[in-house]
Amino acid sequence: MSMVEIIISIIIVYILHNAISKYKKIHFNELCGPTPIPILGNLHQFGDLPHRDLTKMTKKYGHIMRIYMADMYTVVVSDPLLIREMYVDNSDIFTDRIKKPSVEHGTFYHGTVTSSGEHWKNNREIVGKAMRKTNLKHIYELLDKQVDVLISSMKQIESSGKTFDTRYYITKFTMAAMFKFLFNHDIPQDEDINTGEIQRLMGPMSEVFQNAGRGSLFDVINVTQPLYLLWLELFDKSFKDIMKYHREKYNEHLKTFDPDVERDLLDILIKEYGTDNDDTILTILATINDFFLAGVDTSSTALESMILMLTNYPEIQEKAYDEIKTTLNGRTKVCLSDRQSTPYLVAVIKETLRYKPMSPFGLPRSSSRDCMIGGHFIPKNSQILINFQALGMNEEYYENPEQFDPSRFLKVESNVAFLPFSIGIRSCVGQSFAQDELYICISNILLNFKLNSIDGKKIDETESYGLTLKTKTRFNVSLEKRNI
Ligand code: HEM
Repeated sequence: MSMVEIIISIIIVYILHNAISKYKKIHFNELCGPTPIPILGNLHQFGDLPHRDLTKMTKKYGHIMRIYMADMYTVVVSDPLLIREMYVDNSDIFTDRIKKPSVEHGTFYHGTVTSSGEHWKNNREIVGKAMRKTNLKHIYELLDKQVDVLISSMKQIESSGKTFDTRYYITKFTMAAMFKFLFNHDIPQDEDINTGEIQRLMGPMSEVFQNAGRGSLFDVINVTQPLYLLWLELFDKSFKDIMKYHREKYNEHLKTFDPDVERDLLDILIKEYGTDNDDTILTILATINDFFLAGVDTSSTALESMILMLTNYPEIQEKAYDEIKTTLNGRTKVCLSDRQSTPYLVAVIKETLRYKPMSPFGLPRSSSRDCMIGGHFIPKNSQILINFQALGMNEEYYENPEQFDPSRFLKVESNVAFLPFSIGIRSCVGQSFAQDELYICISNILLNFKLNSIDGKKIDETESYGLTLKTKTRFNVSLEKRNI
């Protein structure tokens, strides 16, 4: 046999083996899903907006289905009771993260977001405690200050007759809040986020986000995974730049570290983990990185979507404004304690999170052993994705889900399908930070300005696919000063 024949034979055997692994019946009650092809699995069936394609597929396969992302057996779920059954009732099986090169790369499963097992449990206890400890006063004060900076910039924009570049200023707001929370670092109001301190981190972070959002076929084909990891480790400069940045901050903190004074999350992590070996230092740096990756783009996407929806639905905006104005009764700033008196605004925030989910699939989990969920067999090492789009559009739980209608959240005490922060012991650790951030920011914007589209037309709501779902085109809005 010639070399060429040997190679062709190996390829044929590989393709056949790959096809058999996908077509063979794995269980009597296995999940239904679209027919896969060898190597690609179902990837060829998805267009630019895979979360929407999967939402359409629920009509055929239901709210729990199976797809193959190349070789990765993936369970896509959008039924809240099944999500609860997995993440709450069977949390011992569904708490770990998936293992693949793009997740391993850079931090080697250290920190909060990508870790599993004991490492995660220990880390989550530390960051959970830190969030609770700092939550009450510290977080509120830092958000309050950042809102002042944002509103002051908006006033300057309004009086100069310019329009408000939503993405620029909202990103600056959420980034500055995170810089303060993690590093006790104040970002000056006049800092240009395209050139200053924020850009040093945001530049490489955007690249990491873009690459992760696009995904790579090599990440989900079993035989290419080791090489892909090697490639990422050797050639991905962005992640190295991010970690270098965090390392600088860590070194600066060490010089002035006082265990009795907790200035920020980095201080708390240094105190809890110590500094004795490279592994703990990597855990600290990875945790800081996770908070930037999980806590900035999510909140800024949510705020951008709120500005978008309030501009496109002026009657909803007016109703929310009237409620704030009446509640404040002459005061000139909304505080977190006003939240209970502004149920309509809270409903607007919830409806935006339902109607325009921040992230298509949240953060993937994996199953640590074979199990049955809702009568369906789920094999060990499956990737688990919540399809937030399909969850928010699930007609069993939301009447007329295609309508943007905040009042739906006033009619019922709570809706079991409203899970933007996920559920169970591994749900979003920054949930109350995020809820405070969204409320305090959007309420004060509404109090100060009427938001109008710049040409009188509705702003295009189409999203582009990525780790978060921002609008395809950036948009500016025109600001009309309110009398307060
Ligand atoms: C609108 C804003 C936000 C949304 C919708 C959101 C949503 C989520 C979701 C769905 C998860 C995955 C949970 C799971 O695996 O089931 C998550 C995890 C996480 N979020 Fe958030 N998040 C937001 C803001 C934030 C903020 C502001 C922070 C930090 C202050 C944060 C920090 C984290 C971290 C560290 C994790 C990983 C938790 C773990 O693996 O244990 N998030 N978030």
